Amino acid sequence: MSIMHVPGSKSVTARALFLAAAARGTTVLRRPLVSDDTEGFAEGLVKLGYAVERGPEAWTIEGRPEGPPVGEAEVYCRDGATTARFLPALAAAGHGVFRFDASAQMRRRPLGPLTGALRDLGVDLTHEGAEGHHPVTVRANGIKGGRITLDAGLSSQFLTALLLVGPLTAEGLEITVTDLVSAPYVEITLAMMRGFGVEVRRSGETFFVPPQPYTAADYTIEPDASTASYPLAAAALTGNSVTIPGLGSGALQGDVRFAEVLGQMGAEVEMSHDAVTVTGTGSLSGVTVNMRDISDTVPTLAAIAPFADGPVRIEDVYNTRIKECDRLEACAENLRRLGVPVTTGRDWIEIHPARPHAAEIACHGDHRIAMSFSITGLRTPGITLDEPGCVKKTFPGFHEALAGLREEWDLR
Ligand SMILES: O=C(O)C1=C[C@@H](OP(=O)(O)O)[C@@H](O)[C@H](O)C1
Ligand SMILES: C=C(OP(=O)(O)O)C(=O)O
Repeated sequence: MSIMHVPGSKSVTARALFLAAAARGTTVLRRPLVSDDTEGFAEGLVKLGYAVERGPEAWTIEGRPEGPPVGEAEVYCRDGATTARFLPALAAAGHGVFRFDASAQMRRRPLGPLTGALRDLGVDLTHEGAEGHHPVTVRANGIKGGRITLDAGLSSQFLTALLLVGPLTAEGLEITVTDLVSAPYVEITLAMMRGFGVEVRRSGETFFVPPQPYTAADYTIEPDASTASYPLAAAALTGNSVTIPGLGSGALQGDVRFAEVLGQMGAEVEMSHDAVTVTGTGSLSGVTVNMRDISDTVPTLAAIAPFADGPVRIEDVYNTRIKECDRLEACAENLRRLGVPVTTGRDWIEIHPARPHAAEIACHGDHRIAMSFSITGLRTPGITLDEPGCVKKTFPGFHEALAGLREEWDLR
């Protein structure tokens, strides 16, 4: 049995950085994720004038409830959607002119529902190029607050950004959501806001966010559940066993439920409050699964699907088409390169049993495509990645960690 310590959660680290910056006092973040996304987030805060110290064990942030300390800044958000969506909301609560830009990949991803909601709240905001996309300039003069309606059907991050900034507004926010994907991420947001001293009231689809200061915290980041999907899938695929300490039924992240999908396919799953173990049983069965709540793990499942004894159908995941790349197309393209029969529709993919052969994987600059198809490589000699370095977005040490498992499990 192997034990794998996976790096900290990207989603929890990003929220913790926002909350720390917005809080009164000094926050200490223990075991933060150190990766391109979270370093980009921290650097964004530094550009906005916050004091962020990144030590080897912990990050320390001086909070400022009035918004960014500087009156002018240019922030480059890299590929990180949490950075690109949460920081403009934080900036809007301050006073000054703040320009945000992002990578070509992130510029393509939508921002419009969030910037539209901020405009509805009176924020002066201009898109430089295409409406509803980066780059964007916020001429901030505080947010009065009020009542808004939000479509979070393309991304829950729009709602998270507004929830996080709500307590910094003069009168609070009342947000009614008309559609919502990735709902467990909103639960992470609400739980973490509570951890920093703010309670959001919810009635059906409406969230009431009080105008109330956040309090600094000493906060330990849990391991990343989406990252954990790779070793868990690897164990299920190769008939081995792996335990992920620090992630179990008590986790904040919904993606921990990916283990249950492996369980439905025939792997043995043991979950305690703070650990999960998956043991492969030598075979995987086909499954039809709705992954709307846990869509970052769609590529992981797609990449092991050919080895199941029946079709694997993944449903209700339109928004995977607007992630780092169009993930349904990228999965389909790469499965076909491996000789696997696959069909896709607007919001689903169906993968048929096959014996994959060697091929080069087109990563499309997407860490999850790179990591997922590396797992396929445990059972398929000769799989290579055209861009192995893109794993740095969330797990810079991925390839070394996988090599460690290969060795422990004696896989060639
Ligand atoms: O809020 C978050 O931290 C995230 C929310 C999800 O995005 P969507 O809500 O856009 O699906 C998820 O895919 C992303 O990796 C992280
Ligand atoms: C979609 C992802 O990232 P983000 O939206 O935070 O850029 C991801 O990590 O799979």
